[in-house]
Amino acid sequence: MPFVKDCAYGKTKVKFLKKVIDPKTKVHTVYEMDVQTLLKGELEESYTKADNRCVVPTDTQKNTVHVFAKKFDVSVPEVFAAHLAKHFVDRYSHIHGAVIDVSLTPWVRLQVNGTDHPHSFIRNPGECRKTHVEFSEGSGFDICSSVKDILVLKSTGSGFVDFHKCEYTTLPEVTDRIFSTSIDCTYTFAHQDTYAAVRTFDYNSTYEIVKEITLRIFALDNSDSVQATMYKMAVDVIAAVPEITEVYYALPNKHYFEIDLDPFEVANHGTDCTLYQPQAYPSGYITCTIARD
Ligand SMILES: O=c1[nH]c(=O)c2[nH]c(=O)[nH]c2[nH]1
Repeated sequence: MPFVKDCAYGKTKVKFLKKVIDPKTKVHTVYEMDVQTLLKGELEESYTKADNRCVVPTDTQKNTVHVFAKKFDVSVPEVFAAHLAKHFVDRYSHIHGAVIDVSLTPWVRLQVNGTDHPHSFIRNPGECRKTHVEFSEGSGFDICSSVKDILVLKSTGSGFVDFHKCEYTTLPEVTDRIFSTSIDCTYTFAHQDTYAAVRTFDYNSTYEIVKEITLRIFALDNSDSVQATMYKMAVDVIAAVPEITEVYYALPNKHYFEIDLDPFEVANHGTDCTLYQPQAYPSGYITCTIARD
């Protein structure tokens, strides 16, 4: 007889924008979020017996996100997600776990005539902050967060030589190449037993630290490969934030190849190369998970 091995259900793409006004300065801050809720627990009979009595409707979950967003602080996505997860487990006796994902839309304060504008913002398309929070009854919180979608390019300081060669190898060795990638970094925090412990941690500073390290190493490293550069990024992140237990990077290698101008007797190879063809596809795709030992 088939059985329900695993199940979870919830609402996806629950969106809101919250405006917060500083009471003294009247300066506005906006938080636009996209939330997904998933509940786990004694839910099998809603699948096997069409018994809906255990089903907290996904519509109720959506309303809960909106009411919590209105009533509580949303400035730290990890804490907001942990609060929601704990609520669902505490409120419904047959719900024993909750998984909350939050994506933050990066609205950056607009500068007008060199000064911060109090209520105008510009969307930074090159950045997405996400968090994934799992809460299990009697166990606690497992949180990982991400810096994603930051597109970067360096026009020197990158090479790729001494790689494995076989009968299918055509790639030339290069000591100077374009290195372009879209940053996808996910960092995992040590397990937290209580919501009180989650609330005390500075997740916003951690996000800035991980982003700064990633971009600094990208710029400064004399890259021998995407693999070697991403390892240096991860090692520095683990050294900088003791609460992080592991770091995952996924970096596409967005290729730019030399354009052959030999037919026109124009030198554009090796050290003469200044004109490159952007490659839409394929990309290399290099990943690693580096853990604290
Ligand atoms: O940094 C790189 N890593 C690779 O694994 C690889 N493979 C490739 O063709 N070019 C590159 N570059």
